[in-house]
Amino acid sequence: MKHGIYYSYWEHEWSAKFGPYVEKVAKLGFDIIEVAAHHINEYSEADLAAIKQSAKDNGIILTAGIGPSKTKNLSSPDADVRKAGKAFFEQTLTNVAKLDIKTIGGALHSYWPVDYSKPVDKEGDRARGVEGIHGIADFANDLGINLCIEVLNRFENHVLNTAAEGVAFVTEVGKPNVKVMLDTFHMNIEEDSFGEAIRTAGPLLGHFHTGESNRRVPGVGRMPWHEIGLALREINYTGAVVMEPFVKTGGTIGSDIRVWRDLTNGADEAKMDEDARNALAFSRFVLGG
Ligand SMILES: O=C(CO)[C@@H](O)[C@H](O)[C@H](O)CO
Ligand SMILES: [Mn+2]
Repeated sequence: MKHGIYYSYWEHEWSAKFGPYVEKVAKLGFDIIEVAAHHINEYSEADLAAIKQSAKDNGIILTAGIGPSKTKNLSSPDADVRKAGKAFFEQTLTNVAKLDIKTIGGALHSYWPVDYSKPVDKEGDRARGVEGIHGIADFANDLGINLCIEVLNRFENHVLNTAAEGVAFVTEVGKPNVKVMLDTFHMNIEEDSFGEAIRTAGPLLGHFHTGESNRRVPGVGRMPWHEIGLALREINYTGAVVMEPFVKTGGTIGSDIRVWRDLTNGADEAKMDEDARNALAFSRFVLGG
């Protein structure tokens, strides 16, 4: 098991440059940095090459996260949007591969966060989502990338809210590089049992996000970490465990994640780093790796 952190912990915008964080997370002792793929198509070849080299020099693996915008939604009822989504993913995956990234996770099958001022067509969106993911899976596979479909809570997405729904979706897609992704923050809202949800995903679990129920770093709240760690060991999970803390107000990240109060307790960057380091030690101990 390898442990990582989403660099957006320190940032306010998904567009924030992630290059400088490679060395920072290495110094904190992480194995992985997760980067936002939303704006990767704006990086130059030279930028990507430099980040790849920096990852190599620092012994860091990169993974990618993405919440596709409404205009790139693979499950849209509008065929032009689905087409734009496919083109966007092909370009994004091509650039992601330049960083040797083997895992991209998020609401790849839909868009995020969902606009609930419009009527919801869960069945239709799900069917188009299966088709959309099926349509980009081989492209990703040729680049050596796994597509990890994130199960989200009801307030952020309607298509997949439970591990069982994630498994049914991924099974229907039926491609070896399309996997289920779970996140303890979302599970805490939707699942009857953390252990059971992880066992339900079993060998299909491709990526795992962690955070407390208020999205603070693992180890400071009331998440049942021992139960989660036992279940991950039971299914012999050897993939990435990426903590995804969101604690700062402001910017697009603050508003997309609905952070309306300072969850850092006024921490400066040094204290934020220390919190991350402590959360990593806690995660290695309780979850393994
Ligand atoms: O859990 C979430 C959102 O609540 C994320 O994984 C998100 O989809 C991604 O971070 C967007 O970049
Ligand atoms: Mn997540």
